[in-house]
Amino acid sequence: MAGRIEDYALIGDLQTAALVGRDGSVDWLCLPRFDSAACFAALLGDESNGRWRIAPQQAVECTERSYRGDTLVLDTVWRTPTGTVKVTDFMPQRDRAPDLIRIVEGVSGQVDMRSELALRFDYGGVVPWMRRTDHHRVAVAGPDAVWLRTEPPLPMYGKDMRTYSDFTVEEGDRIAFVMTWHPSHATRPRRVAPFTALEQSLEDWEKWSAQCCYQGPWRSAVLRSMITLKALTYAPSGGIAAAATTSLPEEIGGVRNWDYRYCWLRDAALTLNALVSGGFLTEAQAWRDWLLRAVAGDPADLQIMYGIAGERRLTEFEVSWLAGYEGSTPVRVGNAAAGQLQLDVYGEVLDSFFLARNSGLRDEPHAWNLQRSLMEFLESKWRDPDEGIWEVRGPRRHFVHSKVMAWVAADRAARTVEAHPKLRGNADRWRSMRAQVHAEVCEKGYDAERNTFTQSYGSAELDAATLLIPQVGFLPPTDHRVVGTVDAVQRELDHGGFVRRYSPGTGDVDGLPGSEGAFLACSFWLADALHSIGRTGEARALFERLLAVRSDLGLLAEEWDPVAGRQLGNYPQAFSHVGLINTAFALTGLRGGRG
Ligand SMILES: OC[C@H]1O[C@H](O[C@H]2O[C@H](CO)[C@@H](O)[C@H](O)[C@H]2O)[C@H](O)[C@@H](O)[C@@H]1O
Repeated sequence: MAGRIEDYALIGDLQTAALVGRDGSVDWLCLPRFDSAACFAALLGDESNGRWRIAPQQAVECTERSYRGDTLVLDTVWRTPTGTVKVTDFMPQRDRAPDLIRIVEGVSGQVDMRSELALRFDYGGVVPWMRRTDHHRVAVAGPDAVWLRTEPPLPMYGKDMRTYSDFTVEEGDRIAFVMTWHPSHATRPRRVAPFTALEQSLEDWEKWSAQCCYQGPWRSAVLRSMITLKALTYAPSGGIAAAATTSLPEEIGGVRNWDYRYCWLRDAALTLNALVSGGFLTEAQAWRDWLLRAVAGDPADLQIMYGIAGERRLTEFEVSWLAGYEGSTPVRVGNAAAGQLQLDVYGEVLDSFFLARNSGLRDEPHAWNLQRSLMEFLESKWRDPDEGIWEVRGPRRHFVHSKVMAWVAADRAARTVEAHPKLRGNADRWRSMRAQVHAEVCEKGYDAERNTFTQSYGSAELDAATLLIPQVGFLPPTDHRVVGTVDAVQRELDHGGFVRRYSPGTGDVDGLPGSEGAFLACSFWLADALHSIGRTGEARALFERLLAVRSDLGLLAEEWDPVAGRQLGNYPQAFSHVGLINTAFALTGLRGGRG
Protein backbone atom coordinates (compact mmCIF):
# COMPACT_ATOMS: atom_id res chain seq x y z
CA MET A 1 0.00 0.00 0.00
CA ALA A 2 1.20 3.50 -0.80
CA GLY A 3 2.36 5.72 2.05
CA ARG A 4 0.81 9.03 3.06
CA ILE A 5 1.22 11.65 0.39
CA GLU A 6 3.61 13.69 2.54
CA ASP A 7 5.74 10.60 3.08
CA TYR A 8 7.04 10.90 -0.47
CA ALA A 9 10.22 12.70 -1.49
CA LEU A 10 10.59 14.24 -4.92
CA ILE A 11 13.61 13.70 -7.15
CA GLY A 12 13.80 14.68 -10.80
CA ASP A 13 15.88 15.65 -13.81
CA LEU A 14 13.90 18.68 -15.10
CA GLN A 15 12.06 16.47 -17.59
CA THR A 16 10.32 14.06 -15.27
CA ALA A 17 10.16 13.31 -11.55
CA ALA A 18 9.96 10.32 -9.22
CA LEU A 19 8.40 9.93 -5.77
CA VAL A 20 10.39 7.95 -3.20
CA GLY A 21 8.68 6.65 -0.05
CA ARG A 22 10.06 6.40 3.48
CA ASP A 23 10.33 2.66 2.92
CA GLY A 24 12.87 3.19 0.11
CA SER A 25 10.37 2.46 -2.63
CA VAL A 26 10.07 4.55 -5.79
CA ASP A 27 6.30 4.33 -6.24
CA TRP A 28 5.82 6.87 -9.02
CA LEU A 29 7.86 7.56 -12.15
CA CYS A 30 6.77 8.53 -15.65
CA LEU A 31 9.32 8.09 -18.42
CA PRO A 32 10.63 9.90 -20.36
CA ARG A 33 8.53 12.99 -19.50
CA PHE A 34 6.35 14.19 -16.62
CA ASP A 35 3.25 13.33 -18.65
CA SER A 36 4.45 10.02 -20.12
CA ALA A 37 2.92 6.75 -18.93
CA ALA A 38 4.21 5.67 -15.52
CA CYS A 39 6.50 2.64 -15.24
CA PHE A 40 6.13 2.75 -11.44
CA ALA A 41 2.48 3.35 -10.49
CA ALA A 42 2.25 1.65 -7.06
CA LEU A 43 1.25 5.10 -5.74
CA LEU A 44 -2.11 4.72 -7.47
CA GLY A 45 -2.52 1.00 -6.97
CA ASP A 46 -0.23 -1.49 -5.30
CA GLU A 47 3.19 -3.10 -5.71
CA SER A 48 1.96 -5.08 -8.69
CA ASN A 49 1.60 -1.80 -10.59
CA GLY A 50 5.32 -1.21 -10.50
CA ARG A 51 7.84 0.08 -8.00
CA TRP A 52 11.52 -0.14 -7.11
CA ARG A 53 12.45 -0.67 -3.49
CA ILE A 54 15.99 -0.64 -2.11
CA ALA A 55 16.11 -1.08 1.67
CA PRO A 56 17.57 -3.19 4.45
CA GLN A 57 16.09 -6.69 4.39
CA GLN A 58 14.98 -6.32 8.00
CA ALA A 59 13.78 -2.73 8.24
CA VAL A 60 10.53 -1.20 7.08
CA GLU A 61 10.80 2.59 7.30
CA CYS A 62 13.91 4.72 7.26
CA THR A 63 15.12 6.42 10.43
CA GLU A 64 15.92 9.75 8.80
CA ARG A 65 16.04 11.38 5.40
CA SER A 66 16.91 14.77 3.97
CA TYR A 67 17.88 16.58 0.82
CA ARG A 68 21.59 17.19 0.70
CA GLY A 69 22.04 20.94 1.11
CA ASP A 70 20.11 23.08 -1.37
CA THR A 71 19.75 20.29 -3.92
CA LEU A 72 17.26 17.69 -5.10
CA VAL A 73 19.58 14.84 -4.10
CA LEU A 74 17.89 12.71 -1.45
CA ASP A 75 19.65 10.83 1.36
CA THR A 76 17.67 8.14 3.18
CA VAL A 77 19.30 6.56 6.24
CA TRP A 78 18.42 3.34 8.08
CA ARG A 79 19.95 2.60 11.47
CA THR A 80 19.53 -1.13 12.03
CA PRO A 81 20.71 -3.36 14.89
CA THR A 82 23.66 -4.52 12.77
CA GLY A 83 24.70 -1.24 11.21
CA THR A 84 23.76 1.95 9.40
CA VAL A 85 23.22 2.32 5.67
CA LYS A 86 22.42 5.31 3.44
CA VAL A 87 20.71 5.30 0.05
CA THR A 88 21.23 8.38 -2.12
CA ASP A 89 18.60 8.88 -4.83
CA PHE A 90 18.80 11.35 -7.68
CA MET A 91 18.20 11.85 -11.38
CA PRO A 92 21.06 13.64 -13.16
CA GLN A 93 20.01 16.63 -15.26
CA ARG A 94 19.75 15.02 -18.57
CA ASP A 95 21.54 15.28 -21.88
CA ARG A 96 19.95 12.26 -23.59
CA ALA A 97 18.39 9.25 -21.83
CA PRO A 98 16.84 9.64 -18.37
CA ASP A 99 18.69 7.88 -15.54
CA LEU A 100 17.51 7.09 -12.05
CA ILE A 101 20.54 6.50 -9.83
CA ARG A 102 20.43 4.94 -6.36
CA ILE A 103 23.73 4.74 -4.48
CA VAL A 104 23.85 2.43 -1.46
CA GLU A 105 26.55 3.32 1.04
CA GLY A 106 27.60 1.44 4.16
CA VAL A 107 27.98 3.94 6.99
CA SER A 108 28.84 1.60 9.88
CA GLY A 109 28.63 -2.09 10.79
CA GLN A 110 27.07 -4.27 8.14
CA VAL A 111 23.57 -4.36 6.70
CA ASP A 112 21.85 -6.95 4.49
CA MET A 113 20.10 -5.13 1.67
CA ARG A 114 17.62 -6.00 -1.05
CA SER A 115 16.78 -4.31 -4.33
CA GLU A 116 13.40 -5.36 -5.71
CA LEU A 117 12.48 -3.94 -9.10
CA ALA A 118 9.01 -4.42 -10.59
CA LEU A 119 8.77 -2.51 -13.87
CA ARG A 120 5.22 -2.17 -15.17
CA PHE A 121 4.92 0.03 -18.22
CA ASP A 122 1.83 1.97 -19.34
CA TYR A 123 0.63 3.01 -15.87
CA GLY A 124 1.29 -0.26 -14.15
CA GLY A 125 -0.48 -2.44 -16.70
CA VAL A 126 2.26 -3.97 -18.87
CA VAL A 127 4.81 -6.50 -17.61
CA PRO A 128 7.98 -6.22 -19.73
CA TRP A 129 10.03 -8.97 -21.22
CA MET A 130 13.36 -9.17 -19.33
CA ARG A 131 16.68 -10.28 -20.71
CA ARG A 132 20.32 -10.23 -19.66
CA THR A 133 23.10 -8.65 -21.62
CA ASP A 134 26.66 -7.97 -20.47
CA HIS A 135 26.17 -6.82 -16.87
CA HIS A 136 22.74 -5.35 -17.66
CA ARG A 137 19.16 -6.44 -17.23
CA VAL A 138 17.04 -5.07 -20.02
CA ALA A 139 13.26 -4.73 -19.78
CA VAL A 140 11.36 -4.20 -23.02
CA ALA A 141 7.66 -3.67 -23.73
CA GLY A 142 6.33 -1.87 -26.79
CA PRO A 143 8.04 1.50 -27.18
CA ASP A 144 9.82 1.38 -23.81
CA ALA A 145 13.11 -0.14 -22.75
CA VAL A 146 14.80 0.12 -19.38
CA TRP A 147 18.37 -0.93 -18.69
CA LEU A 148 19.53 -1.77 -15.18
CA ARG A 149 23.08 -2.28 -14.00
CA THR A 150 25.12 -1.86 -10.85
CA GLU A 151 28.57 -0.51 -10.27
CA PRO A 152 30.41 -2.65 -9.16
CA PRO A 153 28.41 -5.50 -10.78
CA LEU A 154 26.17 -7.48 -8.41
CA PRO A 155 24.34 -10.74 -9.05
CA MET A 156 20.65 -10.33 -9.86
CA TYR A 157 17.87 -12.89 -10.08
CA GLY A 158 14.34 -12.92 -11.39
CA LYS A 159 11.31 -14.14 -9.44
CA ASP A 160 7.58 -13.47 -9.82
CA MET A 161 8.25 -11.11 -12.72
CA ARG A 162 10.53 -8.95 -10.59
CA THR A 163 14.28 -8.46 -10.54
CA TYR A 164 16.04 -8.88 -7.21
CA SER A 165 19.49 -8.33 -5.85
CA ASP A 166 20.44 -9.35 -2.29
CA PHE A 167 23.74 -8.01 -0.98
CA THR A 168 25.52 -6.91 2.17
CA VAL A 169 27.13 -3.51 2.65
CA GLU A 170 29.85 -2.75 5.13
CA GLU A 171 31.24 0.56 6.26
CA GLY A 172 32.83 2.33 3.28
CA ASP A 173 31.13 0.21 0.58
CA ARG A 174 29.42 2.11 -2.23
CA ILE A 175 27.23 0.37 -4.75
CA ALA A 176 25.42 2.30 -7.48
CA PHE A 177 22.24 1.06 -9.16
CA VAL A 178 21.63 2.77 -12.48
CA MET A 179 18.31 2.51 -14.28
CA THR A 180 18.19 4.09 -17.73
CA TRP A 181 15.16 4.47 -20.00
CA HIS A 182 15.38 4.69 -23.75
CA PRO A 183 13.14 3.99 -26.74
CA SER A 184 13.09 0.25 -27.34
CA HIS A 185 13.89 0.65 -31.05
CA ALA A 186 17.09 2.61 -30.35
CA THR A 187 20.56 1.21 -29.79
CA ARG A 188 21.72 0.83 -26.20
CA PRO A 189 21.89 4.06 -24.22
CA ARG A 190 25.21 5.64 -23.32
CA ARG A 191 26.52 4.73 -19.86
CA VAL A 192 26.39 7.32 -17.15
CA ALA A 193 29.18 7.31 -14.55
CA PRO A 194 27.06 7.31 -11.36
CA PHE A 195 29.55 8.69 -8.85
CA THR A 196 30.62 11.52 -11.16
CA ALA A 197 26.97 12.19 -11.95
CA LEU A 198 26.28 12.58 -8.23
CA GLU A 199 29.01 15.21 -7.85
CA GLN A 200 27.72 16.98 -10.96
CA SER A 201 24.11 16.96 -9.74
CA LEU A 202 25.09 18.39 -6.38
CA GLU A 203 27.08 21.10 -8.10
CA ASP A 204 24.27 21.93 -10.60
CA TRP A 205 21.67 22.33 -7.87
CA GLU A 206 23.89 24.25 -5.46
CA LYS A 207 24.84 26.63 -8.25
CA TRP A 208 21.21 27.18 -9.19
CA SER A 209 20.08 27.66 -5.60
CA ALA A 210 22.82 30.18 -4.88
CA GLN A 211 21.00 32.65 -7.13
CA CYS A 212 18.06 32.89 -4.72
CA CYS A 213 17.89 36.49 -3.53
CA TYR A 214 15.48 35.94 -0.61
CA GLN A 215 17.39 36.56 2.63
CA GLY A 216 14.53 36.71 5.16
CA PRO A 217 13.76 34.53 8.18
CA TRP A 218 12.17 31.74 6.12
CA ARG A 219 15.04 31.25 3.68
CA SER A 220 15.24 27.48 3.89
CA ALA A 221 11.46 27.05 3.36
CA VAL A 222 11.48 29.56 0.48
CA LEU A 223 14.47 27.97 -1.20
CA ARG A 224 13.01 24.46 -0.89
CA SER A 225 9.84 25.75 -2.56
CA MET A 226 11.90 27.43 -5.31
CA ILE A 227 13.80 24.16 -5.89
CA THR A 228 10.47 22.32 -6.09
CA LEU A 229 9.15 24.80 -8.68
CA LYS A 230 12.34 24.40 -10.68
CA ALA A 231 11.96 20.62 -10.47
CA LEU A 232 8.50 20.94 -12.04
CA THR A 233 9.95 22.82 -15.02
CA TYR A 234 10.32 20.87 -18.25
CA ALA A 235 13.74 22.11 -19.29
CA PRO A 236 13.63 21.39 -23.05
CA SER A 237 10.64 23.69 -23.60
CA GLY A 238 10.43 25.91 -20.49
CA GLY A 239 6.88 24.60 -19.79
CA ILE A 240 6.00 24.24 -16.09
CA ALA A 241 3.92 21.31 -14.80
CA ALA A 242 1.32 22.11 -12.12
CA ALA A 243 2.36 18.99 -10.17
CA ALA A 244 4.28 15.77 -10.63
CA THR A 245 1.31 13.42 -10.29
CA THR A 246 -2.13 12.52 -11.51
CA SER A 247 -5.14 11.55 -9.42
CA LEU A 248 -3.89 11.95 -5.87
CA PRO A 249 -7.31 12.60 -4.35
CA GLU A 250 -8.69 15.83 -2.93
CA GLU A 251 -10.81 13.58 -0.70
CA ILE A 252 -9.70 10.10 0.34
CA GLY A 253 -12.02 7.66 -1.43
CA GLY A 254 -13.55 10.47 -3.51
CA VAL A 255 -13.78 11.27 -7.21
CA ARG A 256 -11.87 14.57 -7.24
CA ASN A 257 -8.84 13.04 -8.84
CA TRP A 258 -7.22 14.97 -11.69
CA ASP A 259 -4.17 14.89 -13.87
CA TYR A 260 -1.88 17.86 -13.10
CA ARG A 261 1.15 16.93 -15.22
CA TYR A 262 0.43 19.73 -17.66
CA CYS A 263 1.18 23.39 -18.03
CA TRP A 264 -1.67 25.61 -16.85
CA LEU A 265 -1.13 29.19 -17.97
CA ARG A 266 -2.41 30.31 -14.56
CA ASP A 267 -0.15 28.09 -12.46
CA ALA A 268 2.84 28.68 -14.72
CA ALA A 269 2.36 32.46 -14.65
CA LEU A 270 2.18 32.44 -10.86
CA THR A 271 5.18 30.11 -10.66
CA LEU A 272 7.08 32.42 -12.90
CA ASN A 273 6.22 35.42 -10.75
CA ALA A 274 7.56 33.60 -7.70
CA LEU A 275 10.75 32.62 -9.52
CA VAL A 276 11.25 36.18 -10.77
CA SER A 277 10.78 37.51 -7.23
CA GLY A 278 13.41 35.03 -6.12
CA GLY A 279 15.89 36.28 -8.74
CA PHE A 280 15.52 33.47 -11.26
CA LEU A 281 15.11 35.35 -14.55
CA THR A 282 16.33 32.58 -16.88
CA GLU A 283 13.22 30.52 -16.13
CA ALA A 284 11.04 33.56 -16.83
CA GLN A 285 12.64 33.97 -20.24
CA ALA A 286 12.21 30.26 -21.02
CA TRP A 287 8.56 30.23 -20.01
CA ARG A 288 7.79 33.36 -22.00
CA ASP A 289 9.30 31.69 -25.06
CA TRP A 290 7.27 28.54 -24.31
CA LEU A 291 4.12 30.62 -24.10
CA LEU A 292 4.81 32.42 -27.35
CA ARG A 293 5.12 29.10 -29.12
CA ALA A 294 2.17 27.45 -27.34
CA VAL A 295 -0.37 30.18 -28.01
CA ALA A 296 0.84 31.13 -31.49
CA GLY A 297 -2.13 31.54 -33.78
CA ASP A 298 -5.59 32.92 -33.23
CA PRO A 299 -6.08 34.18 -29.63
CA ALA A 300 -9.59 32.74 -29.85
CA ASP A 301 -7.90 29.33 -29.84
CA LEU A 302 -6.01 30.02 -26.63
CA GLN A 303 -6.31 27.13 -24.20
CA ILE A 304 -6.07 27.54 -20.45
CA MET A 305 -3.58 24.69 -20.34
CA TYR A 306 -1.26 22.78 -22.67
CA GLY A 307 1.07 19.82 -22.59
CA ILE A 308 4.51 20.64 -21.22
CA ALA A 309 5.91 21.01 -24.74
CA GLY A 310 2.85 22.99 -25.87
CA GLU A 311 0.60 20.11 -27.00
CA ARG A 312 -3.05 21.06 -27.31
CA ARG A 313 -4.80 17.70 -27.09
CA LEU A 314 -5.01 16.48 -23.47
CA THR A 315 -7.86 14.04 -23.92
CA GLU A 316 -9.08 12.76 -20.56
CA PHE A 317 -9.58 9.04 -19.91
CA GLU A 318 -9.87 6.75 -16.92
CA VAL A 319 -7.21 4.14 -16.15
CA SER A 320 -9.48 1.27 -15.21
CA TRP A 321 -6.80 -1.15 -14.01
CA LEU A 322 -5.49 1.14 -11.25
CA ALA A 323 -7.32 0.88 -7.92
CA GLY A 324 -6.53 4.49 -7.04
CA TYR A 325 -4.71 6.03 -4.11
CA GLU A 326 -6.32 4.43 -1.02
CA GLY A 327 -9.16 3.35 -3.27
CA SER A 328 -9.84 6.82 -4.73
CA THR A 329 -11.14 6.30 -8.23
CA PRO A 330 -11.24 7.09 -11.03
CA VAL A 331 -7.58 7.48 -11.87
CA ARG A 332 -7.56 9.99 -14.72
CA VAL A 333 -5.03 10.69 -17.43
CA GLY A 334 -5.47 13.84 -19.52
CA ASN A 335 -7.61 16.74 -18.36
CA ALA A 336 -10.89 17.87 -19.88
CA ALA A 337 -10.45 21.28 -18.26
CA ALA A 338 -8.24 22.05 -21.29
CA GLY A 339 -11.39 22.85 -23.23
CA GLN A 340 -12.78 25.31 -20.68
CA LEU A 341 -13.10 29.07 -20.83
CA GLN A 342 -11.36 30.58 -17.81
CA LEU A 343 -11.15 34.33 -18.18
CA ASP A 344 -8.74 34.86 -15.28
CA VAL A 345 -5.95 33.28 -17.31
CA TYR A 346 -5.63 36.40 -19.47
CA GLY A 347 -5.06 38.52 -16.39
CA GLU A 348 -2.53 36.05 -15.00
CA VAL A 349 -0.56 36.02 -18.24
CA LEU A 350 -0.57 39.81 -18.73
CA ASP A 351 0.36 40.31 -15.09
CA SER A 352 3.30 37.97 -15.36
CA PHE A 353 4.55 39.70 -18.55
CA PHE A 354 4.18 43.02 -16.73
CA LEU A 355 6.21 41.80 -13.78
CA ALA A 356 8.85 40.22 -15.99
CA ARG A 357 9.28 43.46 -17.94
CA ASN A 358 9.57 45.49 -14.73
CA SER A 359 12.11 43.01 -13.44
CA GLY A 360 14.41 43.61 -16.37
CA LEU A 361 13.51 40.70 -18.64
CA ARG A 362 14.53 41.39 -22.24
CA ASP A 363 11.56 42.64 -24.28
CA GLU A 364 10.57 40.88 -27.49
CA PRO A 365 8.37 42.65 -30.06
CA HIS A 366 6.31 39.52 -30.69
CA ALA A 367 5.73 39.12 -26.94
CA TRP A 368 3.98 42.48 -26.93
CA ASN A 369 2.06 41.57 -30.10
CA LEU A 370 0.81 38.48 -28.32
CA GLN A 371 -0.35 40.53 -25.33
CA ARG A 372 -2.20 42.90 -27.65
CA SER A 373 -4.00 40.01 -29.34
CA LEU A 374 -4.92 38.52 -25.98
CA MET A 375 -6.37 41.87 -24.98
CA GLU A 376 -8.36 42.16 -28.19
CA PHE A 377 -9.87 38.75 -27.52
CA LEU A 378 -10.60 39.55 -23.88
CA GLU A 379 -12.26 42.84 -24.80
CA SER A 380 -14.84 40.84 -26.72
CA LYS A 381 -15.19 38.09 -24.07
CA TRP A 382 -14.98 39.50 -20.58
CA ARG A 383 -18.75 39.88 -20.30
CA ASP A 384 -19.27 36.13 -20.87
CA PRO A 385 -19.74 33.58 -18.08
CA ASP A 386 -16.89 31.10 -17.68
CA GLU A 387 -15.70 28.08 -15.69
CA GLY A 388 -13.46 30.19 -13.48
CA ILE A 389 -10.23 29.59 -11.57
CA TRP A 390 -11.60 26.43 -9.92
CA GLU A 391 -12.48 24.88 -13.26
CA VAL A 392 -15.95 23.93 -12.12
CA ARG A 393 -17.64 21.28 -14.18
CA GLY A 394 -21.09 22.71 -13.50
CA PRO A 395 -22.72 25.46 -15.59
CA ARG A 396 -20.73 28.54 -16.58
CA ARG A 397 -21.15 31.54 -14.29
CA HIS A 398 -20.04 35.15 -13.94
CA PHE A 399 -17.25 34.43 -11.48
CA VAL A 400 -16.10 37.50 -9.57
CA HIS A 401 -12.47 36.40 -9.59
CA SER A 402 -12.54 35.96 -13.39
CA LYS A 403 -13.84 39.50 -13.85
CA VAL A 404 -11.29 40.90 -11.39
CA MET A 405 -8.55 39.24 -13.41
CA ALA A 406 -10.02 40.69 -16.62
CA TRP A 407 -9.59 44.05 -14.87
CA VAL A 408 -5.96 43.09 -14.14
CA ALA A 409 -5.38 42.33 -17.83
CA ALA A 410 -6.75 45.71 -18.94
CA ASP A 411 -4.87 47.50 -16.16
CA ARG A 412 -1.49 45.93 -16.97
CA ALA A 413 -1.93 46.45 -20.71
CA ALA A 414 -2.82 50.15 -20.25
CA ARG A 415 0.02 50.72 -17.79
CA THR A 416 2.52 49.05 -20.11
CA VAL A 417 1.69 51.48 -22.92
CA GLU A 418 1.76 54.41 -20.50
CA ALA A 419 5.23 53.42 -19.33
CA HIS A 420 6.54 52.44 -22.78
CA PRO A 421 5.05 54.84 -25.34
CA LYS A 422 6.96 53.09 -28.13
CA LEU A 423 4.74 50.03 -27.68
CA ARG A 424 1.63 50.31 -29.84
CA GLY A 425 -1.75 49.76 -28.18
CA ASN A 426 -5.06 51.47 -27.51
CA ALA A 427 -4.56 52.49 -23.89
CA ASP A 428 -7.76 54.59 -23.93
CA ARG A 429 -9.87 51.57 -24.82
CA TRP A 430 -8.16 49.44 -22.17
CA ARG A 431 -8.62 52.13 -19.52
CA SER A 432 -12.28 52.29 -20.44
CA MET A 433 -12.65 48.50 -20.22
CA ARG A 434 -10.88 48.59 -16.86
CA ALA A 435 -13.39 51.13 -15.55
CA GLN A 436 -16.38 49.16 -16.86
CA VAL A 437 -15.21 45.89 -15.31
CA HIS A 438 -14.53 47.60 -12.02
CA ALA A 439 -17.98 49.17 -11.86
CA GLU A 440 -19.72 45.93 -12.82
CA VAL A 441 -17.86 43.81 -10.23
CA CYS A 442 -18.54 46.31 -7.45
CA GLU A 443 -22.21 46.41 -8.41
CA LYS A 444 -22.96 42.74 -9.15
CA GLY A 445 -20.25 40.80 -7.33
CA TYR A 446 -20.54 42.48 -3.96
CA ASP A 447 -23.12 41.65 -1.32
CA ALA A 448 -23.67 44.91 0.58
CA GLU A 449 -25.72 43.26 3.30
CA ARG A 450 -22.95 40.86 4.27
CA ASN A 451 -20.18 43.29 3.23
CA THR A 452 -18.39 40.71 1.11
CA PHE A 453 -17.56 39.90 -2.48
CA THR A 454 -19.25 36.68 -3.56
CA GLN A 455 -18.24 33.78 -5.77
CA SER A 456 -20.33 34.82 -8.76
CA TYR A 457 -22.82 37.52 -9.61
CA GLY A 458 -26.02 37.17 -7.58
CA SER A 459 -24.78 34.14 -5.65
CA ALA A 460 -24.62 33.82 -1.87
CA GLU A 461 -21.56 31.56 -2.09
CA LEU A 462 -18.14 32.84 -1.10
CA ASP A 463 -14.87 32.22 -2.89
CA ALA A 464 -11.39 32.41 -1.36
CA ALA A 465 -10.09 33.67 -4.72
CA THR A 466 -11.64 37.05 -3.88
CA LEU A 467 -8.93 37.37 -1.23
CA LEU A 468 -6.66 38.31 -4.12
CA ILE A 469 -8.55 41.57 -4.74
CA PRO A 470 -6.14 43.76 -2.74
CA GLN A 471 -3.07 41.84 -3.93
CA VAL A 472 -3.75 42.53 -7.61
CA GLY A 473 -4.60 46.17 -6.92
CA PHE A 474 -8.31 46.04 -7.74
CA LEU A 475 -9.12 47.77 -4.43
CA PRO A 476 -6.84 49.05 -1.67
CA PRO A 477 -6.50 46.84 1.42
CA THR A 478 -8.07 49.59 3.52
CA ASP A 479 -11.36 49.43 1.56
CA HIS A 480 -14.19 48.23 3.82
CA ARG A 481 -15.29 45.71 1.15
CA VAL A 482 -11.85 44.09 1.25
CA VAL A 483 -11.85 43.91 5.04
CA GLY A 484 -15.43 42.56 4.95
CA THR A 485 -14.44 39.88 2.45
CA VAL A 486 -11.50 38.78 4.60
CA ASP A 487 -13.81 38.53 7.62
CA ALA A 488 -16.45 36.62 5.66
CA VAL A 489 -13.93 34.12 4.26
CA GLN A 490 -12.50 33.57 7.72
CA ARG A 491 -15.99 33.04 9.10
CA GLU A 492 -17.51 30.88 6.38
CA LEU A 493 -14.62 29.08 4.64
CA ASP A 494 -12.53 28.19 7.66
CA HIS A 495 -11.56 24.53 7.83
CA GLY A 496 -9.67 23.71 11.00
CA GLY A 497 -7.70 26.96 10.94
CA PHE A 498 -7.05 26.77 7.18
CA VAL A 499 -9.21 27.89 4.24
CA ARG A 500 -11.46 26.09 1.79
CA ARG A 501 -11.57 27.57 -1.71
CA TYR A 502 -15.39 27.48 -1.60
CA SER A 503 -18.01 25.34 0.13
CA PRO A 504 -18.11 22.18 -1.97
CA GLY A 505 -20.73 20.51 0.17
CA THR A 506 -23.39 23.19 -0.20
CA GLY A 507 -25.47 23.48 -3.35
CA ASP A 508 -24.25 22.84 -6.84
CA VAL A 509 -21.00 24.80 -6.65
CA ASP A 510 -18.67 22.65 -8.69
CA GLY A 511 -20.85 19.93 -10.16
CA LEU A 512 -19.08 17.15 -8.21
CA PRO A 513 -20.17 14.84 -5.38
CA GLY A 514 -18.28 14.77 -2.11
CA SER A 515 -16.04 17.27 -0.43
CA GLU A 516 -12.37 18.21 -0.23
CA GLY A 517 -9.74 19.52 2.15
CA ALA A 518 -8.54 23.04 2.92
CA PHE A 519 -6.88 24.54 -0.14
CA LEU A 520 -3.31 25.47 0.72
CA ALA A 521 -2.85 28.24 -1.86
CA CYS A 522 -6.03 29.93 -0.55
CA SER A 523 -4.75 29.65 3.01
CA PHE A 524 -1.59 31.51 1.96
CA TRP A 525 -3.79 34.12 0.25
CA LEU A 526 -5.66 34.66 3.52
CA ALA A 527 -2.33 35.23 5.29
CA ASP A 528 -1.40 37.79 2.58
CA ALA A 529 -4.76 39.53 2.87
CA LEU A 530 -4.60 39.64 6.68
CA HIS A 531 -1.12 41.13 6.49
CA SER A 532 -2.23 43.71 3.92
CA ILE A 533 -5.10 44.91 6.13
CA GLY A 534 -2.76 45.30 9.09
CA ARG A 535 -3.55 42.07 10.97
CA THR A 536 0.03 40.85 10.72
CA GLY A 537 -0.07 38.84 13.93
CA GLU A 538 -2.88 36.69 12.57
CA ALA A 539 -1.12 36.47 9.21
CA ARG A 540 2.10 35.24 10.79
CA ALA A 541 0.26 32.71 12.95
CA LEU A 542 -1.49 31.31 9.88
CA PHE A 543 1.78 31.24 7.92
CA GLU A 544 3.49 29.32 10.73
CA ARG A 545 0.58 26.86 10.77
CA LEU A 546 1.02 26.38 7.04
CA LEU A 547 4.76 25.83 7.36
CA ALA A 548 4.05 23.19 9.98
CA VAL A 549 1.96 21.08 7.61
CA ARG A 550 4.80 20.74 5.07
CA SER A 551 6.35 17.32 4.84
CA ASP A 552 9.59 16.71 6.72
CA LEU A 553 11.28 17.59 3.39
CA GLY A 554 9.40 20.87 2.98
CA LEU A 555 6.93 19.66 0.32
CA LEU A 556 3.27 20.55 -0.10
CA ALA A 557 0.41 18.91 -1.94
CA GLU A 558 -2.61 20.88 -3.09
CA GLU A 559 -4.72 20.50 0.07
CA TRP A 560 -4.65 19.71 3.77
CA ASP A 561 -7.12 17.65 5.74
CA PRO A 562 -7.14 19.27 9.21
CA VAL A 563 -9.27 16.47 10.66
CA ALA A 564 -7.08 13.56 9.59
CA GLY A 565 -3.94 15.72 9.78
CA ARG A 566 -2.65 14.73 6.34
CA GLN A 567 -1.99 16.20 2.92
CA LEU A 568 -4.39 15.68 0.02
CA GLY A 569 -4.28 16.13 -3.74
CA ASN A 570 -1.55 16.17 -6.33
CA TYR A 571 1.99 16.45 -5.12
CA PRO A 572 4.09 18.42 -4.90
CA GLN A 573 1.93 21.20 -6.28
CA ALA A 574 3.36 24.41 -7.74
CA PHE A 575 0.34 26.49 -6.67
CA SER A 576 0.93 25.71 -2.97
CA HIS A 577 4.66 26.39 -3.15
CA VAL A 578 4.04 29.67 -5.00
CA GLY A 579 1.71 30.65 -2.15
CA LEU A 580 4.41 29.91 0.42
CA ILE A 581 7.02 31.98 -1.43
CA ASN A 582 4.75 34.99 -1.92
CA THR A 583 3.62 35.04 1.71
CA ALA A 584 7.21 34.77 2.95
CA PHE A 585 8.13 37.73 0.75
CA ALA A 586 5.14 39.75 1.92
CA LEU A 587 5.70 39.07 5.62
CA THR A 588 9.37 39.93 5.24
CA GLY A 589 8.38 43.27 3.74
CA LEU A 590 9.79 42.37 0.34
CA ARG A 591 8.09 42.58 -3.03
CA GLY A 592 5.92 39.55 -3.80
CA GLY A 593 5.00 38.23 -7.20
CA ARG A 594 2.42 40.81 -8.32
CA GLY A 595 2.70 43.82 -10.60
O1 LIG B 1 -11.24 20.48 -8.50
C1 LIG B 1 -11.67 20.84 -9.73
C2 LIG B 1 -10.54 21.05 -10.72
O2 LIG B 1 -9.30 20.68 -10.13
C3 LIG B 1 -8.19 20.82 -10.96
O3 LIG B 1 -7.92 22.20 -11.08
C4 LIG B 1 -7.18 22.72 -10.02
O4 LIG B 1 -5.83 22.58 -10.34
C5 LIG B 1 -5.31 23.43 -11.35
C6 LIG B 1 -3.85 23.11 -11.47
O5 LIG B 1 -3.17 23.34 -10.29
C7 LIG B 1 -5.52 24.89 -10.97
O6 LIG B 1 -5.08 25.73 -12.02
C8 LIG B 1 -7.01 25.10 -10.76
O7 LIG B 1 -7.21 26.43 -10.35
C9 LIG B 1 -7.54 24.14 -9.72
O8 LIG B 1 -8.93 24.27 -9.60
C10 LIG B 1 -8.39 20.02 -12.22
O9 LIG B 1 -7.32 20.18 -13.09
C11 LIG B 1 -9.65 20.36 -12.92
O10 LIG B 1 -9.83 19.53 -14.03
C12 LIG B 1 -10.81 20.21 -11.97
O11 LIG B 1 -11.97 20.62 -12.58
